[in-house]
Amino acid sequence: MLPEPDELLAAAHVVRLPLVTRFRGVTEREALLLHGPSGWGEFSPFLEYGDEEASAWLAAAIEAAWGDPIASSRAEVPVNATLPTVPVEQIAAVLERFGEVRTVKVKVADAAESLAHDVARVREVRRILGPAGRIRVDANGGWSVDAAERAAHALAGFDLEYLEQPCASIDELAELRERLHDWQLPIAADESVRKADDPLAVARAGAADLVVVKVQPLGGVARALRIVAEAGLPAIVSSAIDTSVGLAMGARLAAALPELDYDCGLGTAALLAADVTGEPLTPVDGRIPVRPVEPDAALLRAHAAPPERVAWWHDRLRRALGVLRVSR
Ligand SMILES: O=C(O)CCC(=O)c1ccccc1C(=O)O
Ligand SMILES: [Mg+2]
Repeated sequence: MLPEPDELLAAAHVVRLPLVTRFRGVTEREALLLHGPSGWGEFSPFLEYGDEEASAWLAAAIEAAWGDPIASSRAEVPVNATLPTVPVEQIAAVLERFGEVRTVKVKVADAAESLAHDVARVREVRRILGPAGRIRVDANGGWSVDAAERAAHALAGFDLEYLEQPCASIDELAELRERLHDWQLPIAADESVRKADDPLAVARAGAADLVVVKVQPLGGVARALRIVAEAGLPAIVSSAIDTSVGLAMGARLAAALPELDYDCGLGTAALLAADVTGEPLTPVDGRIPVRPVEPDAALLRAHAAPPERVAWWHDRLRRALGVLRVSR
């Protein structure tokens, strides 16, 4: 049962939070937070996403705020630090915000950057983490198969944990996976899961070794759990520069998974210069707790989005709810 639009809008708070560094081309993150009988939920699809895609994110927020509790088998979950495309000299300072972590995800393949810069960033992260640290890179589909193969060679000395979405399409991932077969460099699918019409297609095609799962784009914790079970591959739980409300949704998924062999991309509260709670889910000793997050009224007010942005998010929520109503 979906709540009525007016019930959702009456429970909605739209915030705009500053980021510590530019990420995906933006320096601020907007989110609509919903308060329902089961707690708080976050609806924060990226601004350029259409209503169809945004509707899955809304389903996840409604599940969190109106849905049934989800069985949990962990009190805390291990997280990685996420390194945006910053100059090498800034890496140590950005990573310090995450505290002691054993795993870092390095964003690579930015169209405005060179492979040499990506290699220099990974080298600096390896220097900081030492040999026991784990490093994964995320290309967000930015490489061709040849470029990804070149990058894999250039990064071969850094003992990478996996390549996340090195190429955009499932066919390219499959081709790259074949070329890297003797290398033991696993490929993780992210966009091929969360932006695909069929999130299981990449697993069925044998085009990835791992799946990245995110609660909002996959339409909620329950659906994400089903996708992981059906994919039959180890999963990495991640997020989308969420507020601590959204990160708590991710932690709930991570806590409910039968296996959790990889550190989760849920440490990104460290990239927010402000959050909606005085007790944000910032990593401590490489972990975040699995617990409900209640925004502070004063912080919701202090970071309230401008009125025209509130109106924009309310319209977007109505349209996304309309999509959910016809699809269910
Ligand atoms: O997984 C992480 O470490 C953090 C989340 C992250 O990288 C991300 C954040 C916003 C948008 C896309 C992505 C991504 O994984 O591609
Ligand atoms: Mg990714």
